[in-house]
Amino acid sequence: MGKIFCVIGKSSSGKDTIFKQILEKNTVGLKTIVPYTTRPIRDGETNGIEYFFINEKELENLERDNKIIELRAYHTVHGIWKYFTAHDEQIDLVSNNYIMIGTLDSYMKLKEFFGDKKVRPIYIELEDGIRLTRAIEREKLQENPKYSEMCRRFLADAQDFSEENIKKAGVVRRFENQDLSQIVEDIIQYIVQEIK
Ligand SMILES: Nc1ncnc2c1ncn2[C@@H]1O[C@H](COP(=O)(O)OP(=O)(O)OP(=O)(O)O)[C@@H](O)[C@H]1O
Repeated sequence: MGKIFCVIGKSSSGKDTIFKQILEKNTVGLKTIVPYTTRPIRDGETNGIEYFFINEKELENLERDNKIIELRAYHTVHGIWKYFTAHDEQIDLVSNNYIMIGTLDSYMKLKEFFGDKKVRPIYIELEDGIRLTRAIEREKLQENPKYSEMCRRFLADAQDFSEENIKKAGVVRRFENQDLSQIVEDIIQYIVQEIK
């Protein structure tokens, strides 16, 4: 039976970067569960790769069909952005192992939906100063940098990922994102052990 590996961590901790590298080196045949969002697409993103980018009307249709496993709504400076995982035809735990990017909350909802044994966290950690510097550098590269939203997320993360919440979610192992090739190697080793 397959497992779902859920990559979680604060904003700019390196989730997207690590996720892409793991998939590039994909020696264990992991599949992806592409999440959905109603936020606007960013420069460099592709629909169906980082997210399925959909509108409110399409989300309503999925809700009506009871397809939503978990949904988060963020009150941003640009309005409400929703991020969610849908129980669509992507997911087949009889045949496959999956890797996806999530939050502590979505990780817990996945566990509720599929059962504790089928869902594993991959928690990415990084010292706040380095993380904020990386966030600023990333934002600068955008055509219209959204620094206030970046700051809002940085502050919100401090609460969302409090030690209490991390413990409540049952996250024990942490992966430090200083050196990219090292963290990717450590995570792949962990996944190989978990799916043995
Ligand atoms: N090990 C690393 N060394 C140097 N830079 C890194 C490293 N990992 C990631 N970065 C850079 O840090 C920035 C944030 O990384 P990334 O976008 O992957 O974070 P994220 O956790 O997915 O963020 P968000 O949740 O906000 O989307 C990116 O510009 C990325 O290139």
